[in-house]
Amino acid sequence: MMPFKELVLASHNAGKLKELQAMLGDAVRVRSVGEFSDVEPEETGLSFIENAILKARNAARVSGLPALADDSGLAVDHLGGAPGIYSARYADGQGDAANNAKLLDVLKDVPDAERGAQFVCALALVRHAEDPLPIICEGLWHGRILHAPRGEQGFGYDPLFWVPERDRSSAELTPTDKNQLSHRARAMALLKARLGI
Ligand SMILES: O=P(O)(O)OP(=O)(O)OP(=O)(O)OC[C@H]1O[C@@H](n2cnc3c(O)ncnc32)[C@H](O)[C@@H]1O
Ligand SMILES: [Mg+2]
Repeated sequence: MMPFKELVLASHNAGKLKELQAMLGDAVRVRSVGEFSDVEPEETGLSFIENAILKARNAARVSGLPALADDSGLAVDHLGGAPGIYSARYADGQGDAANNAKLLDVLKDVPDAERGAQFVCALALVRHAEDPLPIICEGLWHGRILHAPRGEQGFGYDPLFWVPERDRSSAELTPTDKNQLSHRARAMALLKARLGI
């Protein structure tokens, strides 16, 4: 059974919020941290998990509600796991299009066989801002980086992420399909099982 009726989602990313909301369904009343504060906490952790906890604590503090945060990113094999936790800031904060352009440029001479990558998602749930035992769930999604963007759905690096099990880019998947396959979907399935919802 869900241990609480209301939950704040600790993300300022509209794409993520939409996906998390769809995955949670009506198990719980969901609010967004943007209703309480526009200030985004600095993501100073060295891991997805630390950053997810940091964002969840911040959202719980400003809202007074239990909070769920998602820290995610793209880990490219050829780049030793970069951009990883720095995925959102890869092109120095210039946004998704610049991040994607930089990634394509960095990988321009890298052959298909060496373009393996995974999306990573860490979810952190805190019951209150000082919760000493956050619930952490992780998910990975394996794929390959394309040579040019494909598709209009999703957000972020989706147009560059080839999904072998569907023979399409992540941005060519329907939202329903992405929400069953993705790193976020896998982490959320674990979280739901953990919460018994
Ligand atoms: O921190 P919040 O406020 O949640 O929003 P954010 O966009 O800054 O989120 P992160 O710090 O977790 O950075 C995630 C990065 O990884 C990318 N990313 C994460 N999940 C993705 C997905 O499902 N599809 C495409 N890109 C994704 C996203 O575009 C960002 O560049
Ligand atoms: Mg962020």
